[in-house]
Amino acid sequence: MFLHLLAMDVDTVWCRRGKVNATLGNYEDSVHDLSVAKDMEPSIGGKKQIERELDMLARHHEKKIPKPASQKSVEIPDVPSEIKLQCVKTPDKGRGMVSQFDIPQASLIHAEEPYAVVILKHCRETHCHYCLNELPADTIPCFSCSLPLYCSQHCQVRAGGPIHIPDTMVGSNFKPTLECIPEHKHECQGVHWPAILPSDVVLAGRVVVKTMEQKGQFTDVPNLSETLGLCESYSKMSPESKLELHIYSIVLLFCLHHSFSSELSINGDSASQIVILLSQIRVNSIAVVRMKSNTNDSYDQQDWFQNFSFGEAEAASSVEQVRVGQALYKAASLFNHSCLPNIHAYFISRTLLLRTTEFVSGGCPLELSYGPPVGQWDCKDRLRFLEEEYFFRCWCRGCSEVNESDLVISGFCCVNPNCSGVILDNLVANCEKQKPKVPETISNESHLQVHELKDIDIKKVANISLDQTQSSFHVGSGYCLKCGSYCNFASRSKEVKKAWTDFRRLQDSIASKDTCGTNLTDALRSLGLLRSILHAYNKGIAEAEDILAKAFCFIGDFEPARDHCKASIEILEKLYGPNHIAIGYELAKLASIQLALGDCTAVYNINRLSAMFSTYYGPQAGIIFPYLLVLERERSRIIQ
Ligand SMILES: C[S@@+](CC[C@H](N)C(=O)[O-])C[C@H]1O[C@@H](n2cnc3c(N)ncnc32)[C@H](O)[C@@H]1O
Repeated sequence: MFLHLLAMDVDTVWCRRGKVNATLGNYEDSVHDLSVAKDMEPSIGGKKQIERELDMLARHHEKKIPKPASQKSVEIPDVPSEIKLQCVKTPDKGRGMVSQFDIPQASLIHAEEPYAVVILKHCRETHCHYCLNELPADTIPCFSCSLPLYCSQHCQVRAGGPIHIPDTMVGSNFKPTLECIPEHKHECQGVHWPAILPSDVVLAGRVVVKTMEQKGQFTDVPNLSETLGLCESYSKMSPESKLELHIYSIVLLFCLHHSFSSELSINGDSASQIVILLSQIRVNSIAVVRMKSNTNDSYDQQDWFQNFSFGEAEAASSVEQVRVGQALYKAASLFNHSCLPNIHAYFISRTLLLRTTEFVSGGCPLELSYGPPVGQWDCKDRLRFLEEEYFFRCWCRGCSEVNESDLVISGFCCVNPNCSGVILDNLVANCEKQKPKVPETISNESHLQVHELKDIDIKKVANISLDQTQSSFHVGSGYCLKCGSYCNFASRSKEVKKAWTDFRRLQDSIASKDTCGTNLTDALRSLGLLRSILHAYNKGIAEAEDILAKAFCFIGDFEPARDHCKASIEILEKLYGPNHIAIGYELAKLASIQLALGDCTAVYNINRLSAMFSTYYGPQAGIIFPYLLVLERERSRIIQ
């Protein structure tokens, strides 16, 4: 694992043995084997790579990398007392949260424990069913049903309650202090339905039981709308979705009756309370996420941290968020969505934290993103996602005002080589035309003619051309928004599709660790084709550049890897904005490649990404993204 990225042509028997010894922690044997491999390696490039690996091995051995604190041991910070939030009524989004006063960027504005949480199915064997952190080797099962697994007695008791403490522990030093209602206790007497039912139904069961326990009422499901005050979406659901909710509400009622309280009556009132609750969970619950690295199949951050070498430069780029749980946070469910959010949500164990990502003036809405933001997807895809997942038409700024990112993210370039305009497909053009707000500064210029628009920025041109009173423009498939030139959209789309088959092939060969030169040559040729057809800021080009960067990393050719990585970031900065956390992850990758090359400009990029991570994650950045600590340590080494 440690020396995973050595070029294939230096992958001799000695090299392989060196890798195995490095993985096993046999430092001296590993150095010996790699030194022999270096002597036997005929190419200068290959020798240099082995030298780099030897150097890294030496540094790794000399200076054991400090492990980041685990999420469990982190104290949750308090929200500063000067932060005062208010729930207000908004014209188009129902209730929403605002701040009474100005809030600086990177301020913690909210921290909340969940009302109820449930682990997702695919994490049942790998994560603690209470705190959702990764399980250690010695897990503790539920003492009663033995199905859920916990990372500690603390979590076991909090989930199962003192009733589950075995006799052997009575009289020992172990003193559970329960501040909450054990959330798994009601599930473990009989058939283990939580492992079978969908997560949101199990979550609903936990909400119902907690509310009943709090009210001391066990015969009927209480009025949950009054208790929780959540908005619902039942009326907006399709008949099929409604039917599904009705069926699950009855199933859940029977399960609760069977394993929790036989007093609980199975009647229409209780079933309809659960139907409403399930519809509320659809729009108010939040996915609890953890960072995952694709360097290996597990996402144990500490292993990742320990095993990472700069030779594995693509690792940082492969970081993605993985859902581990689903939770309901009562107060946080009052924050509305924006595709251009000004707050960011993250988790320490099961605690939700919200932090501002920009300066927010007093009275301004505080909004987070429920799904892919501007820069990740175009407007039509975002709108469809929010309709399908959350049943609402988004009225955020990103979806109601023209923005440059949405215009170019999937656009084609103009056929006129002197024009920087963009050509949209029909679906995107129609979506953009439906954005109701055209900023005033733009409307004032709507008398301008095509030739006068030549040097005006694309956003302004787009606004004018999307203004339906302007008949001189053809906004639709195949016409340039800037100069009006026509191109055959269908045939160009076909060429793009064909070019992508080369990138898919290259990706497959990286995945199967078998990058042959022909695949790389074909992909490089196709990149040229994509650049001649797609708009310079089309996200497809950024993805293609990223795949090439990965492929070059894989074969140990870091210079072209760095160039392709930079080219990808340049586009992403246009789409997301330069300070978005998505750029931070890309910079982590670029800095890794630069470090592998001994390029000191890595320092500049590490400074930039450190600032971004501390804006988005505050002092917890190193716990959420341990690789940041590795990069910061390397930065100090270079600066010294
Ligand atoms: C989690 S709740 C947020 C609080 C909610 N506004 C309330 O009154 O309780 C999500 C619901 O708020 C509304 N909402 C949130 N963001 C919105 C947006 N950008 N555009 C339109 N409606 C939005 C939708 O009705 C959505 O189903």
